[in-house]
Amino acid sequence: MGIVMKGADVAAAMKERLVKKTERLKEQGILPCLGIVRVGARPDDLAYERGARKRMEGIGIGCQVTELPEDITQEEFEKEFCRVNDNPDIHGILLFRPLPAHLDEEPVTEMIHPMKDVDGMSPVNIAKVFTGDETGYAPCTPEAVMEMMDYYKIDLRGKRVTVIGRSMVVGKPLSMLLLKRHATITVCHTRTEELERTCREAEVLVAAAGKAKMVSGGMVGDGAVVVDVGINVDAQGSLCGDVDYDAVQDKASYISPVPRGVGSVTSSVLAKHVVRGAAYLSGSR
Ligand SMILES: Nc1nc(=O)c2c([nH]1)NC[C@@H]1CN(c3ccc(C(=O)N[C@@H](CCC(=O)O)C(=O)O)cc3)C=[N+]21
Repeated sequence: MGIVMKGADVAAAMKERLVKKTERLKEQGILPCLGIVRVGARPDDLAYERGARKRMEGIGIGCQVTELPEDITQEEFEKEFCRVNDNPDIHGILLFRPLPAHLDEEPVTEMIHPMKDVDGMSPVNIAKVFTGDETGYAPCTPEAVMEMMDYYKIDLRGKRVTVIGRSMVVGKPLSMLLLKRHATITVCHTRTEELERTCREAEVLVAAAGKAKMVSGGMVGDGAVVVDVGINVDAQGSLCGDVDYDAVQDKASYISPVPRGVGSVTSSVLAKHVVRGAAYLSGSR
């Protein structure tokens, strides 16, 4: 049976450093603060919000939620967003996505202050991820995968790593972060032929497809490291990943569960970014 990669252990290791940094900022009169902007009340937004609030509180970071009605107009939404963006007491902004279909996120991704863009949605930060410039912010979830790999000392250099999923929130940026570590990346998606074989040949397999339990035992090679980024709700209404955990756990050398895996590290990365934003914006790096 594979070693279980526990999100809580990774988060605990990150917390120590973050608490110290936050204390140092407070001594200088700076209270790091996250601003969450939520339109409507989607269950996965609320799950993340709950986790994020708890994480910030545990570290000593402030958290302000701006809740906007589901049917808000584009104009009102942009106005509210600007208010948060211009608030000097807020050092990082998390806008839950996707937005309701009638809203366009593009204008706000253009106007968000790049140093407040702690989930890496602005073109500036996306470009930095793709060029390997670490002065920006990567989206929190792909960086959480990297934190997980580092904590468990997974060697990526020269390894065959397969990523299932090519989204702008996980698959694509994660591929760039892995490439920076000298992994050999294969990105699979809905049009991929021979998906099963490609996945089975991977030494490290990352599932970010958003399809419940799609990674079967036959898709995992013996001794592979399996990281599950999926957050799905199964027929019984409980949280499940993209990996069929029971079918895969005997083959994997390391495996991350859902819940209590990558998802619980995501909010720690968010906290890390807010602390960095606070230090930068207050000029006390
Ligand atoms: N701009 C943006 N970035 C996101 O990263 C983003 C988003 N929008 N919209 C919503 C989804 C969803 N999401 C979750 C992250 C962590 C947990 C999480 O902490 N899960 C815990 C369980 C939490 C609970 O159920 O209370 C776990 O996996 O153990 C959940 C959901 C990030 N998302």
